[in-house]
Parts: sequence; C-alpha cells; structure tokens
Amino acid sequence: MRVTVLGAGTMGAGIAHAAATAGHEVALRDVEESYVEDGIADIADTLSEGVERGKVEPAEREAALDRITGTTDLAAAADGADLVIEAVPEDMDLKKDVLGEAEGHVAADAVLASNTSALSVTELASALDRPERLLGLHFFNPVHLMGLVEVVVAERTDGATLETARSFVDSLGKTAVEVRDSPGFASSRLGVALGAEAIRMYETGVASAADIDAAMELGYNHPMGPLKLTDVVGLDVRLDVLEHLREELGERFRPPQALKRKVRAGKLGRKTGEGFYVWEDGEAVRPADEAVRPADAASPDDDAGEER
Ligand SMILES: NC(=O)c1ccc[n+]([C@@H]2O[C@H](COP(=O)([O-])OP(=O)(O)OC[C@H]3O[C@@H](n4cnc5c(N)ncnc54)[C@H](O)[C@@H]3O)[C@@H](O)[C@H]2O)c1
Repeated sequence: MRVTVLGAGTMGAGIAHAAATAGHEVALRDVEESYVEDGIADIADTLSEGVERGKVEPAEREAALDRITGTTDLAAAADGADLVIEAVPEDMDLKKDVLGEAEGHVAADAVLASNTSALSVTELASALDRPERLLGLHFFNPVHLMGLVEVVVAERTDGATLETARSFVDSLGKTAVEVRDSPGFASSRLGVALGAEAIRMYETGVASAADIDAAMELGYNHPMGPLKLTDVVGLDVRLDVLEHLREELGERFRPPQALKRKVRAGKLGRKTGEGFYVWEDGEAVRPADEAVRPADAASPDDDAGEER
C-alpha cells in the first residue's frame, strides 16, 4: 500500500515508522524541511534502539528507512496514495484544510484518515467532497509499541473505507477496535473517567495517591495506576479532555478541583517534574503528598458554583 502521512511530529513519525516496518511505501510530509528531517531522524533512532535490543534486524531497519520518503511537497507526497493519514496539530480548521487539500491530490477511491484524539470526525468529513472516504485512525503513543488503533466510524463513512482501514491496521500487527464517532471515542472516555474518579478519591482523602494506584495495579492488573498515568499523559492534557467531555456529555466529566489547582500551579506531571508524584529522570520517585486543603475535602458534588 502507498501511505501518505501528513505531519512528521510525535505521532506522524510514529505512524510512518509502523507503516514502513510493515512493508508499506510511506511518504512523510511536513511544512518545513527541518521538521521532516527531525521526524525521519526520530524513526532512525527508534529503529536503532530496536536493533540494540535485538528486536529489529539491521537489514529490517535499513529496509524500513528506504521505504520512507520525506517531503514538504503535498502533491508529491499524495501522488498515488491509497491511504492518507493526517497527524497535524489538534485544530479543527487546520485539519479540515489539510484533509481538503490532500483530497484534491488523490484518486477518488483513496482513503483519508485523521489521527485526531478528540475532534468530531463527522465534522472533519463535512469539509470534503467525498466525506464517505474519511474515518478516524486513532493511534497511541509510542506508536511502534502500542497494539491498539481505534477505528472511528463517522456518520457517512462507507463500508469500503472501513474495510481498507481495518486491513491496514491488521497489516501493522495491531488490533483495531471500531468506535462510532462520539466524544472521547472509547479509550479517552473511559481512561479519563477512571483518572477523574481517582483524583476525587485522592482529594477527599479516601486513600493516598500511591495506595489508589496500587489498588488498580495489583487488584485489577492495570500496568500503571490512574494517578501515575495522569502524570505521564500530562495533567493539562487530561484537564482539556475532561472539559471537552463535560461540554459534550455532561456533568459527570466535571474536572476535579485538585486537577485544576495543580494545572494552575504548573504541576503538569512527568514533563514538569511534579504532578501526583515527584519525577526525576523520567521516573516517579515519590508521591507529591501535597497537603489536602479543607475545601478539597468537601464532597466533589459541593462545588457546583465553581468558576470555569
Ligand atoms: N501525542 C500523543 O500522545 C497523541 C496520541 C494520539 C493522537 N494524537 C493526535 O495526533 C495529532 C498530532 O499530534 P502530535 O503529538 O504528533 O503533534 P506534534 O506537534 O508533535 O506534530 C504535529 C506536526 O504537524 C506538522 N504540521 C502542521 N501543519 C501541517 C500541515 N499543513 N501539513 C503537514 N504537517 C503539518 C507540524 O509542523 C508538526 O511537526 C493531534 O491531532 C493529536 O491530538 C496525539
């Protein structure tokens, strides 16, 4: 398959890596030459780590890199594409423009896909002449290690588009879950619901951060507890998702006060060195053990009058 990836950032480079490793010809496009080069350098580094760990044969690394062509030229990138996946920043207007422009360069039966985390794929499709050819392909970071892809079926996605997308996901050795286009899809909606409840338990003093996480890790075999995972994802990212889901789905997604307070204080988790844990060299070294303020100890249902 000829696959065009738009955006050579974290996710675009990861998707290009996964597709090339699976034997697809990949065109990777970004707006600046240096961004394209950085994306390809990241893929080369990740493949080198795989070789060092004995997971990737040196010849496989070379073959995968040979299958990737970097460019800033959209027409060249989209030429002959069977599948175009956009992984540009999470902005509705930008994504509509990028998909609309790409549609003008591909055959009528090419499939278009968005890696959006949360935007409505149905709304993205409204910008296209052939909305039935668009769906969501929601990859997870780091793409080369994560086994899941959410296949997001928009209102007008047709069967042939879905079939092509499913066989592409299969070819990557990943598992597709099919989700109707709805806020938070399946993964983010459930993930933030668990995270938000864990934060409410933390702020009302039900248990310490470490014990809440241990309950899920040891009692439910989650590889990482919900508070530590919130630190890894970024508290600001989680807050944005909760605010979006609250708007779309209602008050059960209201962000907890402790989350808002930490974000306001710049305690965004691993990337800033503190969230629910203190982080050093990418590792959680101890719980942040912040004193719980009396206001937080009130029932989370008592803060209906809070500012937003
Ligand atoms: N980072 C994650 O963990 C994650 C996980 C799942 C989904 N996503 C989604 O994937 C998308 C990309 O996220 P990211 O983290 O890779 O962002 P990023 O900022 O790392 O990369 C985005 C890239 O797109 C490029 N770009 C901007 N305009 C472009 C255009 N017109 N054509 C081509 N490239 C263009 C930028 O220069 C940048 O290199 C977002 O929609 C995000 O919500 C991110």
